Amino acid sequence: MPTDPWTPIETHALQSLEQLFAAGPDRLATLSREVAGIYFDWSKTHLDDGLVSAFADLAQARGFAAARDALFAGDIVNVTERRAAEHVAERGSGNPEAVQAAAARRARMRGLVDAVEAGAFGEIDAVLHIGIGGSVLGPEVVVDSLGRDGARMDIRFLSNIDPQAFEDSVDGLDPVSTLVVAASKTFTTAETMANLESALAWLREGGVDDAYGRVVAVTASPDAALAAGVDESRILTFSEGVGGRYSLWSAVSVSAALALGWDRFEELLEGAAEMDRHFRYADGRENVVLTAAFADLLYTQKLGSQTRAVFPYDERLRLLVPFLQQLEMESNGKSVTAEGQPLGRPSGPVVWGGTGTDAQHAVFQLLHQGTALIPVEFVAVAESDGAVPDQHRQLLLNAFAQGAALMRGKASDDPHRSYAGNRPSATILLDRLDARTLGALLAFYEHRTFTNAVLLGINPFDQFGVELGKQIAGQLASGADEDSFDPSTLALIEKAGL
Ligand SMILES: O=P(O)(O)OC[C@H]1O[C@](O)(CO)[C@@H](O)[C@@H]1O
Repeated sequence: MPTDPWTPIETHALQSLEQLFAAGPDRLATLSREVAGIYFDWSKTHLDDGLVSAFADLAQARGFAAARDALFAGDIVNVTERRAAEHVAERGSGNPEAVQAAAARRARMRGLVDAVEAGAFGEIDAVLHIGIGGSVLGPEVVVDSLGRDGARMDIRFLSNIDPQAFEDSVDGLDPVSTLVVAASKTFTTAETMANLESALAWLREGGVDDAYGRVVAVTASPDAALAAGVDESRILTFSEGVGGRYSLWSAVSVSAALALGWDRFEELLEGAAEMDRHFRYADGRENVVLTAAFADLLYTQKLGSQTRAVFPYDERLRLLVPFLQQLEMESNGKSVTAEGQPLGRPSGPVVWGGTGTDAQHAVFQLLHQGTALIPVEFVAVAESDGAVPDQHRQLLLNAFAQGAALMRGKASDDPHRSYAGNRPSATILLDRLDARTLGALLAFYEHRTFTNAVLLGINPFDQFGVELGKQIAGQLASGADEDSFDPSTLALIEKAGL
């Protein structure tokens, strides 16, 4: 056996998708699975038996099973920050102590949701959720996906420091009946603090005398929230071990719980826990997370794909792509291993995408005939939301047609009208879109990100790469060391009149 577990993968001769289907009548059965109300089909990728075995050997060589055990045991897996990664405990999986602590925090969260519903803050009909990155993208995708039917409140999300974003977010809201949720793991993030100040001013101008009394803080740094003026009784906490982009299972989703009701929030957690059990216990070939990660690495590592495109064919899932962008790119966009050695191979890909069918009329030309090999992922929901069933049927058929067209291609004497085909795609089909299936779907993506990281040797739980830009913004704002900046940056500051 070669000493480098990548060698068998790199030297493996690939067959075309057409050949793979022709040669393996059980291909669909081996590369598709139903888990937690979601059908995963990876058969239109170039994975074959030999590759799956080679990737399984790589997983063994990289200590994947032990790494997965360590994640669920609450061991230190975020080695650079010397922390566990406790997001699975938020949905009741893994380390009993962490699960218990998360349950106690969740009980406080529920108390607050009940208090709001019981009128402890007056007549509240709207929530302004302030946060950025992981402190907003999770609850936002949940509310946008599930909140169309019977949302109990008008939930607005505000992240950007652009004052226009603030104006837009409060447009039409009455300060007197609005609750402000300020979510920030650190409670120091510049955008969130600035927007909180604007929200406080807006509340006061709108006749709310005790503006702070309307603010709920969600944070892993309660002292910082206290120092910012929020009363302890309205501070909900989550553990330092829950990374921002993995935090939607915690009190960060208090706005989602207010919008959807407590039961649906619990169902979201249960769906995620079901995916946790699958990821943790399903055998190698049965494990949809491993299959997905193997295909990811096939394209990024062996075939040089620098991007992966994700297309939800469902308007309700339109915010899935930005959520995945943070989850995957902040986790696996690294050039060094967890031990600080050069990675020596491509890291996680750029994740991009859009909503089908819109995207078909905008970016699919490149997917069908461009020169880059881009694995495509379709995410769709079988059950129609009921409105116009025939349009829903057409929506799904379009998604499936795109996968077939990418794979099949079409020969033509006219090169402009010729499609090479043999282009990979994966399809994720939810039985229906509800809190359970959404929880399972998002947990699937978390575990897939983790699995990619383990197989590459990356620590997916830190994000030092975002710090430098913040520091420089601070330096520019204070005018410190201005002379040390390059002429381009200085000219831009002058041009903008700053
Ligand atoms: O929750 P916080 O501390 O406000 O951070 C918000 C986001 O900013 C980041 O730290 C990146 O700058 C993300 O990792 C995080 O989700």
